[in-house]
Amino acid sequence: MSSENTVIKVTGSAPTENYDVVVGRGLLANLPELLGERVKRVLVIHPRALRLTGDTVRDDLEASGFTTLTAEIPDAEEGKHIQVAAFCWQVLGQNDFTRSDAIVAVGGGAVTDVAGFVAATWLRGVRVINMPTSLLGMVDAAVGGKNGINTAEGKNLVGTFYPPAGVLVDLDTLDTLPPNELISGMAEVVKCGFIADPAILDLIEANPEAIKDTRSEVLRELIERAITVKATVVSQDLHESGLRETLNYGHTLGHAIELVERYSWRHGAAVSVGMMFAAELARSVGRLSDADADRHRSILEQLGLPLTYRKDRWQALLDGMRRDKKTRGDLLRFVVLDGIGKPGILDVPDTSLLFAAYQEIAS
Ligand SMILES: NC(=O)c1ccc[n+]([C@@H]2O[C@H](COP(=O)([O-])OP(=O)(O)OC[C@H]3O[C@@H](n4cnc5c(N)ncnc54)[C@H](O)[C@@H]3O)[C@@H](O)[C@H]2O)c1
Ligand SMILES: O=C(O)C(=O)C[C@@H](O)[C@H](O)[C@H](O)COP(=O)(O)O
Ligand SMILES: [Zn+2]
Repeated sequence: MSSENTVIKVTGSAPTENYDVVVGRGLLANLPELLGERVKRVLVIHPRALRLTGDTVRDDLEASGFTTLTAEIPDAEEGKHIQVAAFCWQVLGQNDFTRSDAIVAVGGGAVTDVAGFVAATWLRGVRVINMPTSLLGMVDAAVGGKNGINTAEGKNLVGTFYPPAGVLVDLDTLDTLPPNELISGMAEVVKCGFIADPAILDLIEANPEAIKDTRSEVLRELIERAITVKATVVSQDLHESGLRETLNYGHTLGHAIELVERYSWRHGAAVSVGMMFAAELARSVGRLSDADADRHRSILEQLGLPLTYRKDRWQALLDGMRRDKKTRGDLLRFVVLDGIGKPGILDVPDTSLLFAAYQEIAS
């Protein structure tokens, strides 16, 4: 097993857009150095469900001479709420948190999303360091500077682009991750395979057991490859003016499913059905071959991810999809593939095309 750390760089046009994603084990020890001498106080944000990990981070920081505050927030999607952000702002305000202090986010993608939003908005920007503890957080949410909270109307409708000062991907934290969360994270790994790095798909197909072993080198390689895909994309297009839209593969329908299911579905599960839908859509307009579309089914099925969704929810899904950020006026827009590793956009003025593709995955 590799004891070396891997460093993946994210770059941008401003100094604050350059940071490292460090992948390795026992990385907690790197946190004080990453924060630097300028930082005096640190707010650690973590969900109640990860109190133990949050406490370890806080104790370590205290031992290194930092003054710490803690904001323990509701778990998972319940944490991505304006009231949770307001609670964090209150903690920061009552403790005279200044621009020379920092936030550390410890947890899954929901935590890094809300903590990033708090960091971007408090005093119009304080440093945030992400310590993702879920597979999905490691390969996707903690990297790239997109943050967000949900509103009653939909997922991630409020948020900013605000890069973290650094990301520490400590693979040891995966040891306690429930299997269904690991599988959910694999959906975003597969997404990276479909849009940019076909070697990811080959690795998954060749190693059906090793990918479920959190200590395997295969899983580590998948994590590093997926982070590299994300880092490469956001380094070129932080603000999603074009290329970054490709990271939204499977998300137009996926987010609508999450909303309709009131966030009882895992994000990766919803994205899995969304990718199936996007593949059927691309196949129906002649952009994706039968073989590449069928490969979606076989890989997602192999991972135990869902492939279908309820026939009777079409209208609710369409309403949800209209609020997608890629929509322009009445025009729905989808990320589709012209082949594996070749993403593009499909503008859909006529929803009958969508309905026909949906019939292929409706159950
Ligand atoms: N900003 C982005 O670029 C981006 C990218 C992808 C996803 N997201 C967002 O991320 C969220 C999904 O992230 P997620 O799948 O990590 O969900 P999550 O944050 O809800 O975490 C899933 C569950 O796993 C638990 N958990 C996390 N780490 C654990 C560990 N090491 N041991 C035991 N339990 C652990 C959490 O407490 C939670 O119950 C969604 O809200 C999605 O919209 C954001
Ligand atoms: O980083 C991005 O850009 C992505 O689209 C990554 C997605 O996996 C992620 O779920 C993201 O939060 C979706 O963004 P949204 O703006 O469509 O909500
Ligand atoms: Zn996602």
